[in-house]
Amino acid sequence: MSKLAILGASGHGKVLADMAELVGWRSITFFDDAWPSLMLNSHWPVAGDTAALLDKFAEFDGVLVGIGNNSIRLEKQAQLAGSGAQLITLVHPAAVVSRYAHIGSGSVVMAGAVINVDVRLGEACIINTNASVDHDCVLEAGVHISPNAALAGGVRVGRVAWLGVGACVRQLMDIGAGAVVGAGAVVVKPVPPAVCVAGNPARLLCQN
Ligand SMILES: CC(=O)SCCNC(=O)CCNC(=O)[C@H](O)C(C)(C)COP(=O)(O)OP(=O)(O)OC[C@H]1O[C@@H](n2cnc3c(N)ncnc32)[C@H](O)[C@@H]1OP(=O)(O)O
Repeated sequence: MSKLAILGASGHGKVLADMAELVGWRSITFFDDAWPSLMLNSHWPVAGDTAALLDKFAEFDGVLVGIGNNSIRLEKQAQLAGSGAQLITLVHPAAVVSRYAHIGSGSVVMAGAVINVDVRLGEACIINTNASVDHDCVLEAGVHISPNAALAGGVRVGRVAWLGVGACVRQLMDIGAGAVVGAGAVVVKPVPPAVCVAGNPARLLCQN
């Protein structure tokens, strides 16, 4: 593990850079479409935009997309993977991940998160700080589980769905593709695709 490139010089991106150093990556370089106005992300340099990374990914030992927006992250990851970039996964040393869990390429698991036995994470997922994903959950590509959110066993989460900070989900629920579950929501019924729900119990807030 030597040189890592991260696309997306955001707050999320710098959390990934910090984690990457902890697990042994020696050099971190950001790429972001705000370059050249943006030349630095906290402690790490920004060296170019998406086009520059597509040109230079072979100079890196690994590539990760550090963009919080689920659809954009997935789209950028597909573009990089399609060009042959080496997408990695990143797991914080203080996360607990079952040896029987599957973590898709480009997915990241932050400090304090727990991924239990027989969980399947698709590609480009974010399991954020202290989130827990219990046994047999299946998360499709581009899902974000925000800090302190909790999924009970056997929950299925559709592509690019977003669960807000502190949300919790009863066992065996389905969360539809593109759905948003608001901060602190308590999900006790299935959530259809492309809606936003919030509250305890979670109710429809808006249609995306
Ligand atoms: C490391 C990180 O930072 S990871 C990022 C973590 N971030 C999050 O978890 C944020 C999750 N986002 C939310 O919870 C948002 O509030 C959303 C997506 C549910 C709704 O956002 P918006 O569509 O912008 O809604 P908006 O803020 O305009 O609120 C609309 C109404 O819903 C209510 N509402 C908004 N969010 C919630 C919520 N989580 N629970 C209950 N009610 C809510 C508001 O009070 C408001 O009610 P009012 O019309 O009676 O005043």
